[in-house]
Amino acid sequence: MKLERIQVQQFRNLQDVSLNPTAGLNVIYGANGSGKSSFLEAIHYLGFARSFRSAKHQNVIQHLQDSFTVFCKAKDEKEYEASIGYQRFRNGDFLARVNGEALSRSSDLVRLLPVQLFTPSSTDVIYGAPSLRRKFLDWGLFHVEQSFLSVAGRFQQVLSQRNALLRGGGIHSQEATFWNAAFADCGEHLDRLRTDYVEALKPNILANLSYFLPEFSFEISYHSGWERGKPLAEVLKQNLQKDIKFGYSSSGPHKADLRIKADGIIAQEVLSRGQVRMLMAALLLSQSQYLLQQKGRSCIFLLDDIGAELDSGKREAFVKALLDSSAQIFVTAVEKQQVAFLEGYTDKKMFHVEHGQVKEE
Ligand SMILES: Nc1ncnc2c1ncn2[C@@H]1O[C@H](COP(=O)(O)OP(=O)(O)OP(=O)(O)O)[C@@H](O)[C@H]1O
Repeated sequence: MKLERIQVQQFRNLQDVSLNPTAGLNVIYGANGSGKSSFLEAIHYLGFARSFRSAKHQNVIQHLQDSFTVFCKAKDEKEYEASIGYQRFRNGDFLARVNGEALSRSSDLVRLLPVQLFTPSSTDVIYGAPSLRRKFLDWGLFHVEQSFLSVAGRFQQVLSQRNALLRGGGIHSQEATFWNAAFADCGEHLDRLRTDYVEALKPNILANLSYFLPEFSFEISYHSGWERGKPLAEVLKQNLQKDIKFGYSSSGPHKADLRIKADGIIAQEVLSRGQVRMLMAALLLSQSQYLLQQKGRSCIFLLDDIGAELDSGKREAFVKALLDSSAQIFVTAVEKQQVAFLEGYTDKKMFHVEHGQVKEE
């Protein structure tokens, strides 16, 4: 999908902004506090139905207003056109429309626009808890594997039920048999989807890493969240008393992790901060390439503060690789000089942001 028109209203300091981006590279530049990140955040709402900076929707609604609206016209690779509108109200309600038709679930909106985000805090995926790496994988799976949403949703339900029973003072043996079987069934299914996805993604990740960080040799492995090689049903049975004691399910795909080693050592322990950023860039790029290979769909990339911790050679390598993967890019910079490395690109538009107003140059 490529955005051909974007309109943002009453979103942080953006009162009413409209622009027609190019299908390639869009540079949004302006002083601190002018509204650059807010503009990316508005696009992020179309791809995730939430902000990347605030857990509360109310915080992004312009002061004294009751709602914000983000609207776009987008066209996909098969020339399918979509007018997508998203409005969020202070009381928590939302309205999402595609070509005039109301959507009841945010996931229907999210499926339409594969948006990826790269900011200085993207490296949390590497430094942070396994749940962030699972989220990273699940984003890609959601977009390439139709069944993922229902399998993951079912697993989440069964996990909550089983945990509630464990917390409630134990499970009777009949209940345990029932919930262990349900848990093992959808847990193994989710695990298969993730394992296959990582295997399929690996060649892209390793190729991107050998381009971005040729000085290291990387290994990628997916850990299922329970003892390798054992059926999940057996592990659940074996751990039941422990699970009852602690009141939660200690094994399963909710404990899975993606591990990355550089020269045989856990990556975050050996790479510099800039190198970790490039590792993250390689991971995101790989998902973009894989989506294009599998579904013929291109991503929209939001690059907020690309300059942080990356030298110009690395920044250029990343942007070039993204454009090669047919991504539409929105990159922010405080000053034009920060994106001087993009001078040679022809399919490019520059937008200047000042006090919440955006003007094309
Ligand atoms: N709900 C809101 N209503 C109105 N203005 C807001 C709201 N929330 C934040 N702002 C203001 O919006 C402005 C734009 O912030 P934004 O983070 O987009 O700036 P930026 O151009 O990305 O800055 P920087 O270069 O410092 O990262 C800020 O001045 C901020 O105080």
